[in-house]
Amino acid sequence: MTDLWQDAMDHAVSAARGAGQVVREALLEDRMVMVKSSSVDLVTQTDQKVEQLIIQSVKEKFPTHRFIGEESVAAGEPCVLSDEPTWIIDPIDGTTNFVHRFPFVAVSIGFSVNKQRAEPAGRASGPGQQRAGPAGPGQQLSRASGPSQRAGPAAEPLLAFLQVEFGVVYSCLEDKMFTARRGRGSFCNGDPLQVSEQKAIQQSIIATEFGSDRDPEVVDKIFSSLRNILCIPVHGIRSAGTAAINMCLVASGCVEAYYEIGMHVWDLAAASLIVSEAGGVLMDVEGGPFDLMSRRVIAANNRTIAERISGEIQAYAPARDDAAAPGADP
Ligand SMILES: O=P([O-])([O-])O[C@@H]1[C@@H](O)[C@H](O)[C@@H](O)[C@H](O)[C@@H]1O
Ligand SMILES: [Mg+2]
Ligand SMILES: [Mg+2]
Repeated sequence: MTDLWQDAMDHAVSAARGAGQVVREALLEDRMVMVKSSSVDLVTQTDQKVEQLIIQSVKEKFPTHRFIGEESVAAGEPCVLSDEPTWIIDPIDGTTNFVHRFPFVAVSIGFSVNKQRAEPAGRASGPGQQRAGPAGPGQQLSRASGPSQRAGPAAEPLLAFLQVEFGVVYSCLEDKMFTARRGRGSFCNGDPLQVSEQKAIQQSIIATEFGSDRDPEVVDKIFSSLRNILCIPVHGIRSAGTAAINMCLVASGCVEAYYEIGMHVWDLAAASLIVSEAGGVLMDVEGGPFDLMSRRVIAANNRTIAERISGEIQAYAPARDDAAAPGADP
């Protein structure tokens, strides 16, 4: 079968690498910091420049494709997923880190197409397949098909209808290129990724973020969730300062789960596929199906851990990313 989107994915990898170089160079210079929704929601000229560089390079090669870019949306562009090929871009995930030179910063590029025809993620394409690589014997994976020989006969379905065809997250200061193609596995610098096999949350590390909402009621809920999870007890809590890198840590098996309320589709799109293709699960914070536009996520190594976390979270619902879009999904 013709591989329609490999060209686009190759372009995304090369655009992310180029963007990472711009980010690294910018770290050596003074950074002028501006604010968006609040005094702790930061943006720099580098965020804007990098997003434009990526969008321009894609437009030259794929003139009909659409975009959801963090800084374009901030400037008033719509945030809509449709059947059309759509590039979902976070030019700098971890802008606060970038501003402070805290050394975790990522460029995130997801690519969505055929929204209406998206299959339930987790559907196994054939019986009896086992993934080669770091997964141990009997490790059940969420998707099957493609050269990576994924998933067993009883592959656990993901709690999501993923709409992402490929995802690229470039952790620019670590020089780690995380990639995933739908149905074909996840990789870091070409090596296959596999989520942790840990089943006990008491022996897990959980990643989360504090976001940029400083409403005391929201902060109370964040701390209440954190307290509940810490007191399970878990081995530890971590924050990389970027949603995309937190999720790549789940995909890499370094942390068992990541949860957050308040991030956006551009933080999640690419990394959600990287997690699911590494055998992980995605879930809404209240245990329902993951929704890219809902600004809520649990990304975990397995459903048991995801469900346990969802039971401890004090949930709330920020305005959806597609709330303002005419004809947006309810
Ligand atoms: O603004 P930005 O640096 O691209 O992205 C940020 C994240 O990755 C951060 O981890 C999260 O807590 C924030 O909600 C925000 O979305
Ligand atoms: Mg971001
Ligand atoms: Mg950003």
